[in-house]
Amino acid sequence: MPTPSDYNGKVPAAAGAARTSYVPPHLRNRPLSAEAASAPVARSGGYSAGPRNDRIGGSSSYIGGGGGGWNNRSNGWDRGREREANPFQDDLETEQEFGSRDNTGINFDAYEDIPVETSGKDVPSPVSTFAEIDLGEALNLNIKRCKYVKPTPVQRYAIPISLAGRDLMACAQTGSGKTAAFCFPIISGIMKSSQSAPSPPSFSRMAYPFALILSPTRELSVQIHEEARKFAYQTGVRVVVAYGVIDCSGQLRDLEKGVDILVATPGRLVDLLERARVSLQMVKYLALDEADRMLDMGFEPQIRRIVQQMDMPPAGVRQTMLFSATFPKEIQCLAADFLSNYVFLAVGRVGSSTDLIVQRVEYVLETDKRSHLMDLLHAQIANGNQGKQALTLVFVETKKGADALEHWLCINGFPATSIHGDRSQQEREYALRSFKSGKTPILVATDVAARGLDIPHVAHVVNFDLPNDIDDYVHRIGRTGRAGKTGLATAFFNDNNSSLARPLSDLMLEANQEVPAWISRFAARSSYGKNRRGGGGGRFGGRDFRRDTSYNRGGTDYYSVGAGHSSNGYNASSGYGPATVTSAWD
Ligand SMILES: Nc1ncnc2c1ncn2[C@@H]1O[C@H](COP(=O)(O)OP(=O)(O)OP(=O)(O)O)[C@@H](O)[C@H]1O
Repeated sequence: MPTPSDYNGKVPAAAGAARTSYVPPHLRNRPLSAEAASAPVARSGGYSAGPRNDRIGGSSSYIGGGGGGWNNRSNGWDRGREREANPFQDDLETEQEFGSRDNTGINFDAYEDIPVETSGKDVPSPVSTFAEIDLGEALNLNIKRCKYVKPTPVQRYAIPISLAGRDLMACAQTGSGKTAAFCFPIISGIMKSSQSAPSPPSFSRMAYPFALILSPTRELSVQIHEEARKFAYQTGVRVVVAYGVIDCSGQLRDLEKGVDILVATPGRLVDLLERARVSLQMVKYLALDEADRMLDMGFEPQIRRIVQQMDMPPAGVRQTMLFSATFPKEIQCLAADFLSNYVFLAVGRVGSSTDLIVQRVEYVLETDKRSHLMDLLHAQIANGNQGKQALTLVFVETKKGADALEHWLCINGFPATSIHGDRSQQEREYALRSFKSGKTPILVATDVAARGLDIPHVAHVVNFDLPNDIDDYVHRIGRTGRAGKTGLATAFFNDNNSSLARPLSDLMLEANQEVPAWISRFAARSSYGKNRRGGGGGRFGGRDFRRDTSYNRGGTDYYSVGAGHSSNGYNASSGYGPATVTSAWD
């Protein structure tokens, strides 16, 4: 097995030969007969001479690239082999179900005055429009097809930083467009560099992705894959997903056809690496979505295995991007192992919720929860919010609890389905489809659905059982109030949740929510320091942990706050306890 040092500065020996089933992106617009004749030649500098260095300063000087550095890719990857399906088709169907999903009407002005902080050395400047960024014609066309008119704040900052080749740790609120923020630079980078990129060995059935995007759940990987396919449509960049256990042979066949961007869950990827079906030696871009979750106790060993113990180029050679809405200090500290000279970006306060979500907390005894939920659902119907146009997501603590509540709702006349780790892959996919389409407008879920899922028309999130960790609460309620739209989140609180009282009331105050007096009394009573944000007073910490004076690596100046960006609202972080592991996570 090749090691990163084998790879560094050198491409695989068989780089000159094209595989029978794999067509590298730079050859995909050429007639088939020309492909064999113009098989790629290894770059002298290996990956270190790739898009990362070439792009610094925003210039378009790409090795092997003529003119503005762009390959003229007017088509997708379907030359004579497999037709590239139109990934926008599903959107049309959803629009028919629910009416328009027009992103142009999105109230992104709601994000405009949000404080942004960057730290790190020589942070590239943000942009205001997509036109200011040299993403390439094909990608720009897809941005238009997605109806994205202007970049969201996290995109305004993160895209230029990533295009400049810098590693990035980015924290931005739920529903604020982080997926595109890491997908655009990856797709653009692959498009630009691929004219001179090596092709994988011809004799191998192994896949050699240029980019790896890891996420914690199957559903999120599927969603990122769907989004990335839209952004990459007809760019010549091929996106493949690997997750779960379902249809393993189908996924293997997809991999064998060639992959530029591999979206995967960690467990599935480890399996593919062990079976020698995937090699990471050509990975130039590594993105971890929900990065704090990926690096907490549950996933960290698998991530270390993938990133540090296989054949992936090391930090500094590859480009690494970490994204989440929450980034506890101890996880930031851990994440620094995977990064090199990185920029820290915080859009809004780290771990804060958006004030587009109206948050309500109600005191409800365990025994009263079901009838209380029923009251809420009846009220929604009375207010005309139920039905196809308004979906309700109900979070519970356990898989058994999810099954029981789903059953109870159904027998009481509320069309509900459920998603949790004990359901089969098919059942999970079916439940999600049924919920998204409005067929069953109530979804009962464990934390498996807490992060990342972008389901339009979720109007109400109910925390039937509150989580133990405030960060999980932030992600859960973030399933509504996305992309500038408003949403409602209701939490059932009782004495069992007293340790959450303080961080919850702090979070609600941060988001300009009305905090009931009784929860403030709970907060005053509960002991400090129990939760990540439990200690240190009213405003919980949230910023680049390198700015903490206790962090010292030989006196290096690791940060400087980005000039011209607001730095208000950040205080010294303190009081983070150990990360808690959520139950029922798959
Ligand atoms: N520039 C844009 N203009 C309009 N809509 C956008 C833009 N960027 C993203 N969106 C839309 O915003 C929604 C939320 O984006 P996304 O799922 O990437 O959010 P996120 O920040 O990753 O959320 P989470 O933290 O929950 O994972 C998506 O429906 C996406 O299509």
